[in-house]
Amino acid sequence: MTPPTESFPPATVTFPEIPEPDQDAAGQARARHAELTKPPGSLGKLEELGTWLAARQRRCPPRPLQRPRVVVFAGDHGIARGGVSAYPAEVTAQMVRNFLDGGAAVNVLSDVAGATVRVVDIAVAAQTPPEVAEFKVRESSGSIDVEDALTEEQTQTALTAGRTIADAEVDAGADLLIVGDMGIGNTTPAAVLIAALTGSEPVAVIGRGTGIDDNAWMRKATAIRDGLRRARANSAYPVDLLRVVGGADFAAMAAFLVQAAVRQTPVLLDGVIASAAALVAEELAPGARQWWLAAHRSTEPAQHLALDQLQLEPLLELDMRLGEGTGGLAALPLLRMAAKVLTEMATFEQAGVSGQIPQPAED
Ligand SMILES: O=C(O)c1ccc[n+]([C@@H]2O[C@H](COP(=O)([O-])O)[C@@H](O)[C@H]2O)c1
Ligand SMILES: Cc1cc2nc[nH]c2cc1C
Repeated sequence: MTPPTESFPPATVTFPEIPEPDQDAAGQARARHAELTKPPGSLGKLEELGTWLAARQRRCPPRPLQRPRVVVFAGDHGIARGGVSAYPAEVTAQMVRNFLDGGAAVNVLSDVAGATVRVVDIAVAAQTPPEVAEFKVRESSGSIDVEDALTEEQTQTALTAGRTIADAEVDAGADLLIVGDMGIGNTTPAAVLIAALTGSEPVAVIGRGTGIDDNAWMRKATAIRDGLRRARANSAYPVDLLRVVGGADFAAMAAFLVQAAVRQTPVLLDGVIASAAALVAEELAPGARQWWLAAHRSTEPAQHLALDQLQLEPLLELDMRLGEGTGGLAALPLLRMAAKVLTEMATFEQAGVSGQIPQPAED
């Protein structure tokens, strides 16, 4: 086993300060909700969502979402060769082809939810079409139980890729971003990153991923234990954690998430992989989490730990565990509804509907 190479002083990437969402716009949204033709609070979390969006858009009512965009970060992981997944590693590249051909779940759900999809090969083992390979860092990240996932240079390249992709999407008009992933074996590094950052034990973070049997579960538990051992020497520095036990896709996703926050663009997080990247991203740029929503509760236990630490409550619980950004897409219609409530519902005054009966003052 190659010991983790500690970089000292630690490699640092710096991000600008994260802007605060607009509390005035949030206050206006709350006041407007109180005037709309419904008992106060009766739309429950939809009201909170509308207020959340108004604060991120810095306006009330919020604009309808015009260009929600899913970015699927595809990457292979050496650990997949150790039998920790129910599927062979070739599926990553095969699914990239399927995304491009429009046949994957992310394509179907994005069509219904009104989003477009971009696929980026960050570290797929096989060759992919040139239109998705612009940001390829390497062919597969290293096997994190025995070696570093990346070199320092590759880590920086992947971080820069994530930042550049977020900038390009926002510059092209994206007003909501959804982080998706594709990578056979990637629930193993996700679990290790989350365990390292939440101080959890392997047994608390291991999940069934693509649907592994008990033998694969044993191998995955060993891989997570070994990865975590290597991580613990590095967990003080989030960039080193990405390098030692993450991978190019996780580094790119983390930087993408930070840069989305820097660019004041709201994000819907998908499942355990996006949540692991988010946990690292919040370490890189504290406060970035204010720009993210947890779309759904995945069946992976590690995701619950990550979301708890990020203080993000998932919007949906649909027993989904696919990745690709599909959980984010399932939640997108809720965000659209929440915005439209604030723009289109009539007030009590406009509709001529009587408000609450004033209660007699108690003495
Ligand atoms: O999003 C999730 O929470 C999620 C949970 C389990 C599996 N996945 C997807 O399944 C693949 C990883 O699973 P595994 O078993 O190969 O580690 C990867 O392509 C993920 O997108 C995704
Ligand atoms: C077929 C398949 C599709 C996926 N999409 C995201 N992860 C996946 C894993 C598999 C195995």
